[in-house]
Amino acid sequence: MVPSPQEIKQFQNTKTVGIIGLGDMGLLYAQRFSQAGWHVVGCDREESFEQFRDLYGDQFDVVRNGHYVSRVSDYIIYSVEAENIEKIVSIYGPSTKVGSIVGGQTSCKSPEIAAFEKYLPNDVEIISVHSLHGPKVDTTGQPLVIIKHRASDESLKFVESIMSCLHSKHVYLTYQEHDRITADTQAVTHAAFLSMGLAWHSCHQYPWETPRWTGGLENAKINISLRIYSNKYHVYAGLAITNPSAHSQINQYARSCEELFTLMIQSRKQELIDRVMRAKQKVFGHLRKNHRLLLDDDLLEQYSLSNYPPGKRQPNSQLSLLAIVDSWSYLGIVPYDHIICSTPLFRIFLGVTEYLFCTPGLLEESLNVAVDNTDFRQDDLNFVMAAKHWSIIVGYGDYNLYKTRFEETQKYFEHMYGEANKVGNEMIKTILKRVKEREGDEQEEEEQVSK
Ligand SMILES: NC(=O)C1=CN([C@@H]2O[C@H](COP(=O)(O)OP(=O)(O)OC[C@H]3O[C@@H](n4cnc5c(N)ncnc54)[C@H](OP(=O)(O)O)[C@@H]3O)[C@@H](O)[C@H]2O)C=CC1
Ligand SMILES: O=C(O)C(=O)Cc1ccc(O)cc1
Repeated sequence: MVPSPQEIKQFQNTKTVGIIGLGDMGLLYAQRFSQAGWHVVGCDREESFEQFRDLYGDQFDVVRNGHYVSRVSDYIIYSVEAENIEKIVSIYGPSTKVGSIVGGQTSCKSPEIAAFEKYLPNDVEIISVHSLHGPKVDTTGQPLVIIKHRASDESLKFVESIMSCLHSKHVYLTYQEHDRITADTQAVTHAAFLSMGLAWHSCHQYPWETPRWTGGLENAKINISLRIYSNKYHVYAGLAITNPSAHSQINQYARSCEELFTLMIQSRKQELIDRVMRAKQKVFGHLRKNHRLLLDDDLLEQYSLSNYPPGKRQPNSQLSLLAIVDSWSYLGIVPYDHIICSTPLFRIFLGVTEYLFCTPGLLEESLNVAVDNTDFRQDDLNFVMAAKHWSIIVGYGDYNLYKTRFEETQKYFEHMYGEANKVGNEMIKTILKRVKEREGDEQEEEEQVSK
């Protein structure tokens, strides 16, 4: 039940919200909460205190460190790098005010909850959150996971009151459910787009500079890949490395890439077709014949980074998309089951994949090209190696190697981020609008049927 405006006002009159970590997400929360009328106290690293106080001290209270946040706040959110959550909670956790509630924004909840259980005093309650979108996306209507781990119903109402100003869609899960779902959705989505970027880098290509990557599907791949590389490495490293379920998903993705590619280069066309069609049946078989597609090529055509006039599309094997459906099929994942708990990037990845698999003739065209045309073999080979590379780094849990590889490719694409983010933001806005319209249409249809 959404708390009433009176209930929210009552909480606002007596309670304080604390944020530890004023990076992209922490700052978003601190600004939105304080604009909505909450008393907010925040901090970043102690050595940055003066800088943050000068920048944001007129918007909310900036204090020296997490001890000062913890002592005065009734709900404290740790919005820090996943890799450091245990260390940071171990420092500030014991200072938490008696009877208050603590949560975190990290993308994988098992280590976060373990740190809370280990270091928070027993009288402190635990309700964690996770906004399933990046800091530049409009929070309205996006999923916001709320995990009531150790707390009363009244405390949940307080946290819901704070979050209500984001106008997000609250999704209630346990931390185990959260980690299983986000491994299926976020981790493997990032692995695919990270591999595209690394493969282009390895082949010394800027994909918008050649007519080989034209058309809507390619625009979406390029824009999302650059969007990920324009971000901080730790967001992607943290959510993949700290989530054990993510390792097997990313590993399966790399294996699917390699096995499908092997069928292509060995010209085992019928085996390739049989395998992909079996996967298609498992992942998309439940869709109605006249099912409306999430996305289409025409819609995505306009979001190009290239100066080339939209010419004739040059078909390729679409290995990255064949492999995700193959992985979903192997792992028994039906991606539509996760839509209520999905990020914008996952919805776009699903939309693009659905377009390839459910548009008459398109999948067949890709399978033909995959075996009969060698023009993209080097790109596909580099893609297979890139997927393997990310899978190995994540499997070993090597943050340093992750950072090095990520930042090398990040640097390669650096000059394009301004343009890519501008075009990407418009693309994402249009896609999300389309997804919302389709959800509305489907709800209407269901209501008609049940009448
Ligand atoms: N960005 C995204 O799209 C999303 C991220 N998340 C998750 O939210 C969390 C925060 O991410 P994001 O805001 O993007 O990352 P940022 O790196 O922008 O923010 C983290 C902030 O915490 C600061 N910090 C580090 N140690 C301390 C400390 N001891 N005390 C106070 N502050 C400290 C960091 O400082 P410094 O930089 O100096 O280390 C940094 O400013 C991560 O766990 C991420 O996985 C969740 C949803 C979306
Ligand atoms: O949409 C995506 O997948 C993003 O890349 C943004 C993102 C990153 C980390 C999260 O925990 C949630 C969202």
